Amino acid sequence: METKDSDDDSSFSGNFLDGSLLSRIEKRQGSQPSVIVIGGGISGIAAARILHNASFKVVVLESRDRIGGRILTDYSFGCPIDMGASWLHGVCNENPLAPLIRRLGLTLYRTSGDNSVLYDHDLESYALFDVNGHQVPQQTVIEVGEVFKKILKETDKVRNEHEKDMSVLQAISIVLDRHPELRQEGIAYEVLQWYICRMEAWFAADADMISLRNWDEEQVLTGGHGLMVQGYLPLLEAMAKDIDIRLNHRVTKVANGYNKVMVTLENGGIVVADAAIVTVPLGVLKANLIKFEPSLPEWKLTAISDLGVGNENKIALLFDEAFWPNVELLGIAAPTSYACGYFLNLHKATGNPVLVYMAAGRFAYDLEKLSDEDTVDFVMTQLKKMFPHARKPVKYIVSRWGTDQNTLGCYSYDLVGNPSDIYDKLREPVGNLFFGGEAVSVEHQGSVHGAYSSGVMAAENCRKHVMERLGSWDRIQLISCREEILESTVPLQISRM
Ligand SMILES: Cc1cc2nc3c(=O)[nH]c(=O)nc-3n(C[C@H](O)[C@H](O)[C@H](O)COP(=O)(O)OP(=O)(O)OC[C@H]3O[C@@H](n4cnc5c(N)ncnc54)[C@H](O)[C@@H]3O)c2cc1C
Repeated sequence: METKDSDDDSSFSGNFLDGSLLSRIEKRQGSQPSVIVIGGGISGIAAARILHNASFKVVVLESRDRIGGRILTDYSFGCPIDMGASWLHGVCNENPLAPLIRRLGLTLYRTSGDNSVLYDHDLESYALFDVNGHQVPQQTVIEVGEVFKKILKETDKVRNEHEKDMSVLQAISIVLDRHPELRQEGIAYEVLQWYICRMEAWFAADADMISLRNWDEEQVLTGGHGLMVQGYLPLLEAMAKDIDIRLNHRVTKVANGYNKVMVTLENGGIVVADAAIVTVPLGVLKANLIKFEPSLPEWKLTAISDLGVGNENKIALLFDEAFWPNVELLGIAAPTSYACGYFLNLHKATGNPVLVYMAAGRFAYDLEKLSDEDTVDFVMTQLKKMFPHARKPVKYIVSRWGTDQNTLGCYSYDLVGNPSDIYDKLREPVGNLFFGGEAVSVEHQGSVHGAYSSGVMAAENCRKHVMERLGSWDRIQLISCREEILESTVPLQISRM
């Protein structure tokens, strides 16, 4: 791999293996295959790990001053707070991240044993309030939760009757016309809106944007949903060990030649390698923040433009002590799903007096128009509806995933009318370019483990492609990544079974 970096023109050789083995290999094999990984989120780091362990020269180019991308564990409260991903969806051994989580001894706090995409919290762990601060009887919360399940079941029939896709909201309205007995009134209506708000949070998009055909097609792993008590970052750091990661290296151009890829950086530097793996978020690709030469083929551009990117923001509040009930979610039911809201109570899971307000879809974008102070004022107004004597937060953190130029959205989801092969097209290599990232995951888009698997797959495909071209290197497989970093016999540590 050749580099010409404006602030650092060191070569990559020697970074991936040390000692005599490297020189023996180099003598026998000549130059090593090289790969550039664009993006230092979990997908890029997983890809780099595989290639590093297969003795490739690999460099990760990351635009931010940190690794992790949409994994962002903040320590400014004196305890880990995940402002991006925080749940492991699928607390089971089949989860590809489970072996590493076990080996690192990271603890999970299971918020739900349900495998459905909608119930990452058990119904009985909510405390819901109306906009006037009256607590909704738990029986109503549970009953309306059951009604919502029935409505969604009925939308399945609507889907089977209509060839053309429609939004989940449209289908719900058809179901309610057909089954007036499922309609809710008064506070029960508002609780129903709250369930729709929670569904919107899963997709990070409003119900009128979510595809009826695809919304429940995701293969959810078993074992329910668990919060990473120590945060997600330790996982990333373990994977990133010894990988050559260049922070503050924003890629602006990718030239895909006959047998090389040339990547141009914002700082004027150039990096050349045998192949590249692009793992930047779909939002970044949609906004054309990276120029591809030649242009990506039309089918790829169409897939990039057709897949949806949602938005979700978190506002974390640290208090001097917990003054709220010991439940997992504190919610506000309101006449529209847009006006509903909820707080994740981290005190229950971690013991730290922290509430995290979560906003999704259009509402998340609207919140980003406010200053941090105004956002916190708004969130405190919501909290005071439930607890009029709520204290002032000691510290706060506000995320802005929708306008952050390194992300431009939080994760992908199926828009109405998305063709089913859209993910295959997003994943499909173009010449020496391979594509990873959550949006190209085969079965688990929008998740950390999906992003991880997509990086592994991109790296394996890239490795085969480069080796076919370079020939004899395929005999040198020093370490299998899975054996080295992921295998472990320690059980998962789960609290709240
Ligand atoms: C608020 C929020 C909550 C979430 N909650 C969960 C959850 O609870 N559980 C779960 O499983 N998933 C969750 N997710 C989704 C999960 O975080 C992502 O699916 C996953 O982290 C994506 O990893 P990635 O490597 O594909 O992308 P990223 O982590 O975004 O990595 C891509 C990297 O590319 C970098 N980059 C961008 N542009 C350039 C450029 N021009 N040059 C170089 N580098 C560039 C970025 O800085 C970034 O580091 C959540 C996401 C968000 C935002």
